[in-house]
Amino acid sequence: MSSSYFDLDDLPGPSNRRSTNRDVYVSAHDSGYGASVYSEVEPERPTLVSRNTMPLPSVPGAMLGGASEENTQRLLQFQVQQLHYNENRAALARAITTVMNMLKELQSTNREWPAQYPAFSPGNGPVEKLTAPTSTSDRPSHLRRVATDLPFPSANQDKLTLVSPSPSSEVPRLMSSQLSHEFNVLKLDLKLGAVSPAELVQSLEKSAIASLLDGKISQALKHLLSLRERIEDTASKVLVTGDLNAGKSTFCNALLRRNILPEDQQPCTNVFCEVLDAQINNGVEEVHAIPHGSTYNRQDERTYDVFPLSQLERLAVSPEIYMLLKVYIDDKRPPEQSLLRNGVVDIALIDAPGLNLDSMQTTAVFARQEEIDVVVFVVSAENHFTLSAKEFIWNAAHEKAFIFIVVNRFDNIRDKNRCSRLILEQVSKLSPRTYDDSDDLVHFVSSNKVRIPEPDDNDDGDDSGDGDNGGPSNDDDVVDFERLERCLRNFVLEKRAISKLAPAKTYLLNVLGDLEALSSYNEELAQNEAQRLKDELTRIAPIYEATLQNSVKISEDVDASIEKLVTSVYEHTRYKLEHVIAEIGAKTYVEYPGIFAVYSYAADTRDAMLHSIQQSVVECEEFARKRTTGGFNVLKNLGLRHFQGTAYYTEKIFNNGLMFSRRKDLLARGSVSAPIEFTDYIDLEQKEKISGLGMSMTIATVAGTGVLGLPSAVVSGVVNASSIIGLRNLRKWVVPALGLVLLCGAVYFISDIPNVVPRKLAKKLKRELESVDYIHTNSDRIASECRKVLKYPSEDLRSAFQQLLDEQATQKNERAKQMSQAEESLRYFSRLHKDSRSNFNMISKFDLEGVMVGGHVEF
Ligand SMILES: Nc1nc2c(ncn2[C@@H]2O[C@H](COP(=O)(O)OP(=O)(O)OP(=O)(O)O)[C@@H](O)[C@H]2O)c(=O)[nH]1
Repeated sequence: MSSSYFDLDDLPGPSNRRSTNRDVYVSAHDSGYGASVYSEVEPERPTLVSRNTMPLPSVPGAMLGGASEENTQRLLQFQVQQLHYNENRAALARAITTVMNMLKELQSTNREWPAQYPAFSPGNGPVEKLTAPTSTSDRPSHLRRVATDLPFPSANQDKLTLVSPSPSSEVPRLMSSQLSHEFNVLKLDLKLGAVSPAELVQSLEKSAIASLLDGKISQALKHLLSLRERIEDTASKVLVTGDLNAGKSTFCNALLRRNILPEDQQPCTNVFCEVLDAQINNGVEEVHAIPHGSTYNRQDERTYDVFPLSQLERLAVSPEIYMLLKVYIDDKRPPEQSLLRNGVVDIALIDAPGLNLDSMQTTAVFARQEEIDVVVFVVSAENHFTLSAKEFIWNAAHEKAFIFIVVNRFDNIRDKNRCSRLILEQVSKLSPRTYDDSDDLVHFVSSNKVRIPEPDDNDDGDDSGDGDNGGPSNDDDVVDFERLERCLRNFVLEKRAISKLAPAKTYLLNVLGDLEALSSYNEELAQNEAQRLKDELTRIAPIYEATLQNSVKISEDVDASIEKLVTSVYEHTRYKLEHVIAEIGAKTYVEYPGIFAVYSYAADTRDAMLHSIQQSVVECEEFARKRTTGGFNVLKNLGLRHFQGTAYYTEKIFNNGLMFSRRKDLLARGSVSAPIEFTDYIDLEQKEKISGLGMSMTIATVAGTGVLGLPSAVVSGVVNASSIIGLRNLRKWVVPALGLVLLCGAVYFISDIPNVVPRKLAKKLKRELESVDYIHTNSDRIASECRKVLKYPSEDLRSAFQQLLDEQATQKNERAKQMSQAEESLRYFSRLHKDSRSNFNMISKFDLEGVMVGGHVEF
């Protein structure tokens, strides 16, 4: 009988498919089990399977038996099943790609907008739907009133202004045990000593949660990738695992009907042994031992060490060197009996180390199950399920949905009914779906009762009779084991849809369920957050506008008020100086000390005049100082009123004594010196007046009235007499008269010095002061000093407003940015929610077992 075995290593593509029985199946399209048609022209494939074809094995001749009607019916049913399988497989592969894309998108979104976990409260389900995001936003800012009721022209008073951002409001992210049931794939496993996951999650930063989620997504992506590879791989991997000494190796040997795997090992088996059909290895029986860190490639002998089968016992207990043993055996039994050489698919039977051997290997078994299609869990009927067994089945059931359970060593149980009832009860809790199908999936057997023929035994395969492995077997033991074999064969080979595709479907549904839960929660969060930020922006925007207007108004008012104050100081100074300078010639400053101290009289008078002007300047400066102090205080109060207690404004102390401390007055600087000159003693204007009236009259008048003290009538009489007495007589009188006149004049000038000097000096000073524009220069100097001094508090105030405005603008912009992020996040999570729900519904409709009705599954 010729049978075609599918060799993955040698024949990777459909074109390399070997086909036997092709004469028989030439009319059938690629059904998967023998419809791999090698005709000259490749027949057109039906749309149903055209999208994704995979190499399919031939139908074994054994399955056909003869050309009877029964066999034809069976063949047809088989082909239909395979068509359906291919369709589901292709749809699942597409679904895996879609879900992977969804996860990748979530991963990148999660890095920008960290997704959040729902907050749960034990016993009540979700209690707090978050209304605010965590770290990206703040509570509504605290508002503070500021008043601007100044003596300055008032700005809008009582405007509201934002003062400072409040600390961010952390939203609880409690994840209780209930939540851990809600999430499957994306569940965050948090264990840290005695701290509960709930406490741990609550204490974690949002970014930490996001990075944990990121790790979970990466794991899920890796898992999906291996799932996709697995469903596209025609071979099936069967992992035989279970507790230490449960009889796994004995069970595998019983299945193989050969004592291949070392039993009853001391120390126990602790290297994975993968048993494969030797046909894959060119029919050679041997062990390929793969060292740690090596990637197995059968074609490349450098990736493994070759040993004869007899070395297996030694190798199986050498975990320090080898991580996996590939055991190729030549099962000569007919395909309908052989599990390895079944003619349908390549099977790898993996004997795993006992679960509770040590934690390292238990972890390795857990990890291995990702790439496994069927998990056969061997449990000792005497010990029932240990804790590690329960944990393993619990986890495996989540993904695989169905676990094939072998309750071994049943021969040692007296009360078999009670034992099976108790074990089934446990199964119902650990894997309800396995329990529902327990007739086919849970078997109570005694593996050591299966007769294993000796190598030279020409037994025809009849297993009945004494078990060579253990004690005497009875019919029941053999019947039970044969039934187990049929069910396992059926599960692995004919129900590949379940054994191979169901894990992918279950995992996809778990991922999509998690995505739906996560996205729906985050959608609501983003919705609330977007709304909250919108409300806050609506509240903040007018406050910012008001602050802006307020600050502009206050700034203008402050400037205007300062200018007003400066102008008033200028005018006051000008008025005072004009007045004092106008008056300087009008009063006596020093007593006239007499003709012999005439110079010092002039100098003292000048100094006194200058002093009086300077005194007036000092008074004006004092006035300006007072006004400036008042203005400073007003500005300071304005600052305190708006910004007391904030970082924007610091109260300053004004030392008004420093104003005008450096004498910048022109007089003080000696710019007006008014040196004493001879002419300061003579009033030339007075002399001109005398010349105008006639010298004689003047002399006479002066002499008579000013010097001699004679009445003017007497002087007139003398003049009249001169005209009567004639010129000759006059000559006799002239010289003495002139002398008298000169004498009188000298006396007059000398006696007028006390009057002339102040007058002349006053005039002179005025002229000098005028030439340097003394009044304006001084008024301007004093006023400018006021402006300069008031500039500091006004700048402080302006700067405080500017800082406030800047901060408000930053807050406003941040909120706007956060809002656009929240809206983007809302759009994303809404889409993710919708997609995960619709994909979930779509995938849950995949009927892996049933026969398709009305078309193909579309994804
Ligand atoms: N009575 C009885 N003994 C069995 C049965 N199956 C296995 N044994 C015995 O149980 C012991 C352990 O069997 P193994 O097959 O080595 O068990 P294992 O689970 O592979 O052990 P490790 O891989 O080392 O954990 C051996 O002495 C077997 O003979 C059974 O069905 N009935």
